Amino acid sequence: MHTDSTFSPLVALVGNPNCGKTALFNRLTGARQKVANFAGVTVERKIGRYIGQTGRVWQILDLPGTYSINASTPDEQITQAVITGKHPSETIPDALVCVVDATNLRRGLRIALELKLLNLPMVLAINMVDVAQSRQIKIDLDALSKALDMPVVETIAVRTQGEAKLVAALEQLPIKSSKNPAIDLSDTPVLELQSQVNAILDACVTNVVPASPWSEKIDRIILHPIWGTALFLGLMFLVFQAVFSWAQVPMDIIKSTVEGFGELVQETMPEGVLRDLITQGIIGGSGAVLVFLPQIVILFFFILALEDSGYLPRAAFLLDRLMGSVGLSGRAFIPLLSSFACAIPGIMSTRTIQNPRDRLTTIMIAPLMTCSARLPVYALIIAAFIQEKTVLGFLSLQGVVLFILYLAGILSAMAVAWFLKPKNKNTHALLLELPDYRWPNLRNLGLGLWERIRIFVTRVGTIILALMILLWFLSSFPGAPENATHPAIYYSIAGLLGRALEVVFAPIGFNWQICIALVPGMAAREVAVAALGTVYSLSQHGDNLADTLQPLIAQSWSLPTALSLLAWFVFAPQCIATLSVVKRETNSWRYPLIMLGYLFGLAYLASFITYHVALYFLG
Ligand SMILES: Nc1nc2c(ncn2[C@@H]2O[C@H](COP(=O)(O)OP(=O)(O)OP(=O)(O)O)[C@@H](O)[C@H]2O)c(=O)[nH]1
Ligand SMILES: [Mg+2]
Repeated sequence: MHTDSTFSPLVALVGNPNCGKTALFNRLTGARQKVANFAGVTVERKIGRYIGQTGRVWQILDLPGTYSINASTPDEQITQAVITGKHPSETIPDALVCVVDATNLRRGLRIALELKLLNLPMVLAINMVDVAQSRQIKIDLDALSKALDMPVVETIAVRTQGEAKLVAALEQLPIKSSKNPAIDLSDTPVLELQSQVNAILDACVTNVVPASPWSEKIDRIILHPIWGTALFLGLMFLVFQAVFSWAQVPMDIIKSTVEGFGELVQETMPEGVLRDLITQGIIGGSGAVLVFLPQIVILFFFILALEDSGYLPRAAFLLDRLMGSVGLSGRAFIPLLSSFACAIPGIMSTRTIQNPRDRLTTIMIAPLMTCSARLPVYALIIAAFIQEKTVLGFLSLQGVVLFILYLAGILSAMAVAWFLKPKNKNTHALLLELPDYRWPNLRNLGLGLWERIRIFVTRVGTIILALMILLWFLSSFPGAPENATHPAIYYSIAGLLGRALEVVFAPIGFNWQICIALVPGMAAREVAVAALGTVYSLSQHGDNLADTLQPLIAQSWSLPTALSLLAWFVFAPQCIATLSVVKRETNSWRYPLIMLGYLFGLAYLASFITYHVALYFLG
C-alpha cells in the first residue's frame, strides 16, 4: 500500500454501458453528471475528487461505457485511450474499478477479464445488487473474487451509502506508483475469454434470470408496430398538451410578479435613465424570458422521466425502419431525441455512432430538432396569436400548433437526411441494448430538473441580462430628434441597424423591431424573446410601459408575420454554442459553416413561403 498521503491516486471507473458508472461516480464525488437508463449516456471523460477517511484525496474518472477494450465507436475510443495511457491529457490510471451490472454478469465479466490484461490494481464493483436480489440472483462473492483474483464488492449506486464497500476496498488496494507506462493492446487474446466467463458464471452465480417477465409483456405492446407507434405518438402529444395546460398557473404567477416588480420600480424610482434601464432593459427583457421557466420545467420533466424509464432505446427500435428509410442509423435516435432538450448534448452523443458518415448526417440535422430554447419563442408567439380554445373536444389548439412546429422540425430533418443519404446505402440491423424498465428515480429527476432551472435562471441572470443592458443602450441613444413621429428607439443605433436589416427581411414579413431582436438572438434563441421584450417596451408610448410582451406583439404584428417568424425559428441556426460544438466534434470549420448556410437558407425560404401563403389566404 502507498504510504505517502499526499499521493492522490487516479482511479478509473470502467465497464459496460448503462451499468451505473456515472451513478457511482456521482455518489463518490458529489458530482451531478447525467445518469439515465440507456447505453451511451456518458460520452466524455469526467474527473472528480473523493476524500477518503484517511484524508487521502482520490481522483475518480468517469468514462463512457464500453463493450470491449477494443473500441469501435468514438466514445469507446476515449475509454480505451484513457485506460491504456494514450489519452493526451493524462497518464495511465493507478487503479481501475470495473463496474458490472449484477443482472448482466455474462457481459460484465467479459470486460472484467479483458481489463485484467492491463495488469493494473483493480476492484470489481457489482452494481445494481438491489435489482439482482429482487430477481433472486445469487452471487458467491468469495468464489468470484478467487476466480478473478481481485477484490469483489457489491454496490447500489442509487442508494445512500451504496458505495461504502467499494470505498473500503479501494483503501485496501496495493497501489504502487502513478507512473505506469502506456500499454499496447494490439495482441491481446480477447476472443478466448467467453469460455472463461461461462466457467466462472457456472461456479459463482445461481439463477441467472435474463429479464423480468413483466418487462417482456410490456415490450410486446411497446415494440408492436401499430400499438407501439400509436403509444409513441400519444406520448409525444401528451407532452405538448402538458407544456401549455399545466404551465398556465405558474406562468401567470411569474408574469404578475415580474409586472408587479416593474410597476413598483416605475412608481418608486425617480424618473431618469436608470429607471428606464431597469424597467425597459432589465425587467422588460429578462422578465420576458423568465416567464417561460414553467414550460421548460414541464418539458424536461417528461424528457428526464422517459430517459430514466428505459423507454428511449425501445422508441429507437420502433422507429428504426422509418429512420432507415431516410438513411439514418437507428443509433441516431437518442442523439436526435436529446437534441429536443438542446442540440449540444445531442451532437455530443453522436459519438456512440460507429459509422462516420452516419454520425455526420446526424450532427447536421440535430439543430432541426426543436431545442428547449425555441420553446419561449414558440410559446410567446402562439399565446399571442393562437386562440386558447379546445378542438375536437379535448385538444388545446395552442398545444396542437406547438406539436405541428415540432413536427415541422422533425420532417425537415428527415428530408435533409434523405438528401444526404449516400446512393445504394446498405442498411445494417440495429444493435441496441434494451435496458430493464425502471421507475424514474425521484431524486435523479428532482436533481435533473433543478439543474435545468439553475441553467435557465443563470442564463437569464448573466448572458441575457448583459445583452439586454447592451441592447437597451444601443436602443436608447442617440435620443429622438425634436418633433419625432416615432418612438425614440426608431432613431437609435439599434433602430438604424434594424431598419437596414428590414430591407432584407421585409419580403418575409419582419418589421424593424423583429430585425433588431434577431441580432442578439444569434447568441441563442431565447435571447430573441428577451430582445423583443426590451425593444417593445422601448417602443411604447405613454403609460403602457408595464404591459408584458405578449399583448404588445399581438397588437403590432399581423398573423402572417407571426407565422413567418415561427417558420424562421424552426430552421434558423441561431445558436453560436451549437456551431462551436459542431466545429469541435467534426474538427473542422467546414461543417459548421455548411450548417449555418443551409439552415439560414431554409429558414428564409420557409418564412417566405409561409408569409406569402398566409398573406394570400388571410389577407
Ligand atoms: N436500481 C438500481 N439502479 C441503478 C443502480 N445504479 C445505477 N442505476 C440506474 O441505472 C441507469 C444507468 O446508470 P448510469 O450511471 O447512467 O450508467 P453508466 O454506466 O454511467 O452508463 P453509460 O454512461 O451509458 O455508460 C440509471 O437509470 C441509474 O439510475 C443501482 O445500483 N440500482
Ligand atoms: Mg455514464
